[in-house]
Amino acid sequence: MASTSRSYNDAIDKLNELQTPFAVIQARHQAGILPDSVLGIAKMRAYLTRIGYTPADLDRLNIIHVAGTKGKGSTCAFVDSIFSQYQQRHGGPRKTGLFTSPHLMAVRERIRIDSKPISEELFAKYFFEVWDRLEESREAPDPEVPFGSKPVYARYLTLVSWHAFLQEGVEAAVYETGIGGEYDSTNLVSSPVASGISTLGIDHVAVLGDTVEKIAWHKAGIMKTGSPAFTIEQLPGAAEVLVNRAKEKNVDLQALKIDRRLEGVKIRPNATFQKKNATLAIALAETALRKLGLLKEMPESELPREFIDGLEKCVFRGRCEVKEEKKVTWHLDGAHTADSLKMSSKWFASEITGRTGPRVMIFNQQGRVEAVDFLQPICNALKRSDDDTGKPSFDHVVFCTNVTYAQTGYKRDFVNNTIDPSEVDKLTVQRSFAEKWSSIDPKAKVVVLPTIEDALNYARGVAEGAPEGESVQAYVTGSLHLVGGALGILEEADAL
Ligand SMILES: Nc1ncnc2c1ncn2[C@@H]1O[C@H](COP(=O)(O)OP(=O)(O)OP(=O)(O)O)[C@@H](O)[C@H]1O
Ligand SMILES: [Mg+2]
Ligand SMILES: [Mg+2]
Repeated sequence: MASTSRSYNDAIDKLNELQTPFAVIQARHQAGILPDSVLGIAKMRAYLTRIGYTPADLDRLNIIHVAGTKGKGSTCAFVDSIFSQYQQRHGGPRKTGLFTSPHLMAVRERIRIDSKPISEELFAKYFFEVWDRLEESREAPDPEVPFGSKPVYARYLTLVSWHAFLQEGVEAAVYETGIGGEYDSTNLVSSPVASGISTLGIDHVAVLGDTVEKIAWHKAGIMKTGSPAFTIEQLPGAAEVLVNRAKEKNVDLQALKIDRRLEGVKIRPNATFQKKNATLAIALAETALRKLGLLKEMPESELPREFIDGLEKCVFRGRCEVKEEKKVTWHLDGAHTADSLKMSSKWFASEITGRTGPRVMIFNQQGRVEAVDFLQPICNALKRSDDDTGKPSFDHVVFCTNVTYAQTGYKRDFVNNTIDPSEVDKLTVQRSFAEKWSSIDPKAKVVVLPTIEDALNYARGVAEGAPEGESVQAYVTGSLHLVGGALGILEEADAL
């Protein structure tokens, strides 16, 4: 039955119903059932047919496809920003699309047109058009995909993005994979303009495997015969898998060293990992712009002005972001894997060198018990220098949930049915983080609070008590949902 009320909020409510509930995930896990793999791609193809497109239609979008454990979103944002410079100066690409995940404040941030989140109105329109087509279509009969059925959350959004971009006449689109590559919902694209594989590491082990080699196999699945592929320096085991899979597919894979032309280009943060992301983005953007006839010569000695401005002006919210408030300097970074948290905490440590105010960390990582092991490296990165020995790494450490507001709970765009609600209520994971922190940094004041809003208020409270002229150095990390919620509250924004 077609639904009647069709606002943006209605779309988000419907979308949230497409999340796999925690109880189902748990039952599957206990039965040893792995998430959709090959079958998942076949199902996506059926859904694509039912919404009225063939994989060949996707080629009209001139897709740059990016996989990787870390740096996917940043790489995609750089490419998009370079495109935007060409668009402003040369009128092309005519329209650009950017599909990323997860979102910070609003689901619609995942689908950007000309770098801006798609409007609520357009999101709702395309969301429900996809919905109706899936309800009504009798194409692509498949016993695994009953007529009228819908794919899960991230897969559904992929369909909405394709529909939106094709309807809006997007000429160049950048796609970030959700999980993995080979079986990711975005992997229906058969002739990308280029594929890019960013830094590989360990994450999503339940789906992708527990070694970097197994993970590399999945990510390499986005390389396509006939399309060039690029990667950056990787761990040897991962690099080998990429090279072998490229050979199998007869793909020209280039492993890029950090681009020397980046010297003097002010990318943020000025860190090796970000230079790798930028290097990858340069190669991907170059390939696309050449294909579109917008770039003829690419000097070897320096980057074109458009590339430099694109890289320097790129804004990727919630990653290594600093916000000054009267008595609090907020450092927000959505890192949420072991490796990226190491990078992130070093970044925070370097940002606050020489600053004296109280240090406050606000951390969460919902539903991942293994995250307790991420805490020690953060604590190490913030160890005091010799003159300050005896002081804790952080004066205050707050563990909170990802629930946005103290009074009204989750913002609709953050409702998460895939985690155990009772764990959130009981603050189970936060309590175990707190216990761990107290053992590794015994002088820190450790607190557990129920919402993001409470955590921010706590840091502001510490600032109130700080001596004249000192401001709190606050570090918000561990989860992009936490960082997004925090930014939304700090800016009273609805989308970023
Ligand atoms: N190349 C990299 N290597 C290691 N860490 C990185 C790299 N790029 C970014 N990071 C860290 O990871 C965080 C997330 O970056 P980004 O959003 O680009 O990654 P992603 O691959 O899109 O991650 P997600 O799994 O959340 O979609 C950044 O804030 C930064 O701390
Ligand atoms: Mg990820
Ligand atoms: Mg991402």
